[in-house]
Amino acid sequence: MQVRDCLISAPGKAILHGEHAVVHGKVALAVSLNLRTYLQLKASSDGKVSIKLPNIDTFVCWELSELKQLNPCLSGKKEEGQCLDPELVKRLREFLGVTNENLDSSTTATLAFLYIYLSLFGSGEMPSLTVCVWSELPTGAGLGSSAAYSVCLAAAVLCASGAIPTPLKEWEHTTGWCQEDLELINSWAFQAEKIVHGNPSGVDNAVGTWGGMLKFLAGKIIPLSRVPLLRILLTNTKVPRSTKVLVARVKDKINKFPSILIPVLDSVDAISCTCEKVLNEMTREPIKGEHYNILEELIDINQHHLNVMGVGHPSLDTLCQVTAARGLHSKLTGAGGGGCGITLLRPGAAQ
Ligand SMILES: Nc1ncnc2c1ncn2[C@@H]1O[C@H](COP(=O)(O)OP(=O)(O)OP(=O)(O)O)[C@@H](O)[C@H]1O
Ligand SMILES: C[C@@](O)(CCO)CC(=O)[O-]
Ligand SMILES: [Mg+2]
Repeated sequence: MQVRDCLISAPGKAILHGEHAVVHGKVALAVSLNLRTYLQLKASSDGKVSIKLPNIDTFVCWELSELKQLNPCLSGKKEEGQCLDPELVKRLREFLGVTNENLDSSTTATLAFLYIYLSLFGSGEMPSLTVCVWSELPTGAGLGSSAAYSVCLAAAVLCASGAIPTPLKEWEHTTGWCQEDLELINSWAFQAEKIVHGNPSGVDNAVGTWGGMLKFLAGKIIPLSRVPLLRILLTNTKVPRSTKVLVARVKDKINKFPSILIPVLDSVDAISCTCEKVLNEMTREPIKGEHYNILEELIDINQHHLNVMGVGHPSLDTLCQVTAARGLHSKLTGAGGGGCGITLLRPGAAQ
């Protein structure tokens, strides 16, 4: 079987407010970044499936005959992509020789690829192909690298299998998949995110699929088209962390102290809603210092809440202190525990 070649890209994201709380059904506000992940899929005729992931030093190649033995025997599943198939995950973990829960970057990315490849091709003829993924995003730093990877994988494999059309014809300058195709991409990207994160909310893959700024609430994606221009400084602490581990840590804390942590999540929800209201006002009336005062206070309160949830880090405390000494306000973005922080810059802030 010969598949169609394609080149796909998806953006990373920054979360303004609502990380972690969003996993527990609260509101999050997130925006796409002009840092992207790229995937090139090429048909091959060597009877092999290869993945090249240079950002994480992963280069793997399998014989099609090996992969055929893992065939999930699914039929017509391309429309779904909502729940992980536990049997397939189990078979893949055995195939890759995985014994523990917290996998390294390379095994995680490989497992996500094989899951999508086998789910979408496993019921029919399996094609020989090479997939190469590279990114402008730092891996595992809170900017949605796993979601951008997942969106690229889902879009490329759906496209190669013919489930959605090729995104760009040579004579077209701009393109767009229809809403139905984007929803299909998003649902399969969500599956791949489940392999990486364990229990993702879906906000990161939604931003990776649709781009722009959005409000996310219990799986509902609400695009925010009227938002003011905000300048945000991104700082990478370069402290490595895993979203899966941090999400599990917050869940344990909620289970241990529900009456203490649930009000914190409710407060984060109120922060996201207040922030959205202020951003909306900023598009309808002249922007005032008071708008920025509120946005800054919301950032400070949320950063304290994230520390209470146990996802802070001394490097992030340093970021907050260093920027506070210059009158600026910062919080972590994404899963925390290191990774990146955001700092709000007022218009005219000195270079
Ligand atoms: N360019 C890439 N190539 C291959 N795998 C990648 C790439 N980027 C991310 N990944 C996979 O995603 C994992 C990192 O995901 P993780 O969710 O922990 O961090 P993140 O998505 O960058 O941060 P956050 O979820 O807080 O936004 C890596 O360990 C790897 O398995
Ligand atoms: C920590 C988290 O809320 C955001 C990670 O970018 C996890 C998720 O929403 O899936
Ligand atoms: Mg992630």
